[in-house]
Amino acid sequence: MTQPEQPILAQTRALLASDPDRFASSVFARLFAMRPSLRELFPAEMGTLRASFVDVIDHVLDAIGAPDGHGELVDFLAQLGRDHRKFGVVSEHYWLIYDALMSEFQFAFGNRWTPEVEETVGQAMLLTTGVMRGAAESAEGPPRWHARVVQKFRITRERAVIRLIADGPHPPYAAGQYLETQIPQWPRTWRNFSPAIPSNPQGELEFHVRAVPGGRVSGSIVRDTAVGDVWTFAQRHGTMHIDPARPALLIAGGTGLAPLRALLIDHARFGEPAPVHLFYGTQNPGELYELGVLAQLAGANPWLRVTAVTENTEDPWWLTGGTDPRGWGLEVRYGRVGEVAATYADWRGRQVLLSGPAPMVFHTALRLRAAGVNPDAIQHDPLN
Ligand SMILES: NC(=O)C1=CN([C@@H]2O[C@H](COP(=O)(O)OP(=O)(O)OC[C@H]3O[C@@H](n4cnc5c(N)ncnc54)[C@H](O)[C@@H]3O)[C@@H](O)[C@H]2O)C=CC1
Repeated sequence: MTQPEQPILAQTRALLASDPDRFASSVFARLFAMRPSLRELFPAEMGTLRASFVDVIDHVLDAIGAPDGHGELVDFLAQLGRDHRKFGVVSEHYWLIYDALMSEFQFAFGNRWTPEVEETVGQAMLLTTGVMRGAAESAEGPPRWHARVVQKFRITRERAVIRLIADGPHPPYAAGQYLETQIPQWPRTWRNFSPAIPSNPQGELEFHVRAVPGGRVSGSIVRDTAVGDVWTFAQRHGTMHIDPARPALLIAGGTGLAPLRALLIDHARFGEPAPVHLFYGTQNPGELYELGVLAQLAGANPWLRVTAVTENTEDPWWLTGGTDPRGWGLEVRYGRVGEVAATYADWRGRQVLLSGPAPMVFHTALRLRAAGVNPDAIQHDPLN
C-alpha cells in the first residue's frame, strides 16, 4: 500500500473499533442471508468467533499499511486458510465472505464510501480472502481425519488419559506438536490437544487431559468420553523441538508433560543425544501420574535425568491412590516446578522447553530470563 492509502486504512480500523461485535454480526448475517446452509458450519455460540474475526480484519488493515511485514501477513493468512478447511469452508465461500464484508463496509462508511475508499478496502479484503482461499486449495492431506477411543482412564478427579486409534488416513505430526481436535459431545467446537506419544504408522494416539476450570471440552473429555467415541482431528501446529546436539532443560507442569513426553520418546531414537534434564511438577505428590514411565525412560537412557517436584509434601485427604514419588528412585524436590528448576543450576547455554498451565509457563520463563537464560533459547506453545 502506498502513503495516500494510510488515512483510509486508519479510518477503516477506527470504524471497526467503534463497534466490533456489531460489525461482525452484520457480516455474518449478510453471509447467512446469501447462503443459509453456511450457518451449519459455525458453532451455535459465535461470540468468540466474532471477536477473532474482527481481530483478523483489524490485523490485516494494520499490517497492510505497514512498510514491511507483508510476508508475515501472507503466512498468517495462508495458515488461517488451511485451518479453515476443517470447518468445511470451500473456495466459493471466500467470494461470499468477500461480498458480505464489502457490503458491510459500504454500509458502515455511509456517504464516506468514495471510490478511493472502495479501492483500498477492496484490495485489503481481496488479499485476505484470496490468500486464504489459495492456501486452502493447495493444502495437502485431508482437511479432517478421525480416530476412535479405545481406552480411557482417570488419573485423578480432574485428569484423564485417552488412547485412540485412527480410522483410515492419519497425517503424521511432529513430536511436540498439538492437534486441532473436536469431540462428539461438542460438535463444531475445536480445541488444541498435544499428543503424549510420537506419530506412528499404526495411527495410535494418546492424550493426557486436565479438566480446566470452566473448560467445556476438557471437562467433557474427563467426564463423558467413552470407548467407541470418534474424535475428529484437523491441522497440526506448534514448533517445539529438541536439538539433539545441544543440552536441554525441559520443565513440565501437570498434564503439560504430554508434548515433552512425546519429544523425549522421539529423542530416544538418537544414538547419543546431549543431556536432557526434565523437571516434572504438580501440586500434590499423588498427582505425579507419569513417574513410572519417566523412571523407565531415565533408566534406559543415560542422557535423561528426571526431577519430580511437588508444591505440597503430603497429599490432601481426598487424593487417594497416588503413589509416593520417592518410591520410583527419582530425585524429588518441593516447591513450584519453575522456581525449583530455575534455582537448581546455571542453565545458560541450554535449550529450554516449557509446557503446562499458562501462568506457570509465563512465570517460569520470567524466572529463567532473570537467571540469565537467553530468551531466544526458551520455547513454549502459544499461551492462551
Ligand atoms: N502444549 C501445552 O502447552 C500443554 C499445556 N497443557 C496445560 O497444562 C495445564 C496442566 O494442568 P494441571 O495438570 O492441572 O497442572 P497444575 O495446575 O497442577 O500445575 C502443575 C505445575 O504448575 C505449577 N503452577 C501452577 N500454577 C502456577 C503459577 N501461577 N505460577 C507458577 N507455577 C504454577 C505448579 O506449582 C505445578 O508445579 C492445563 O492448563 C493444560 O491446558 C496441557 C498439555 C499441553
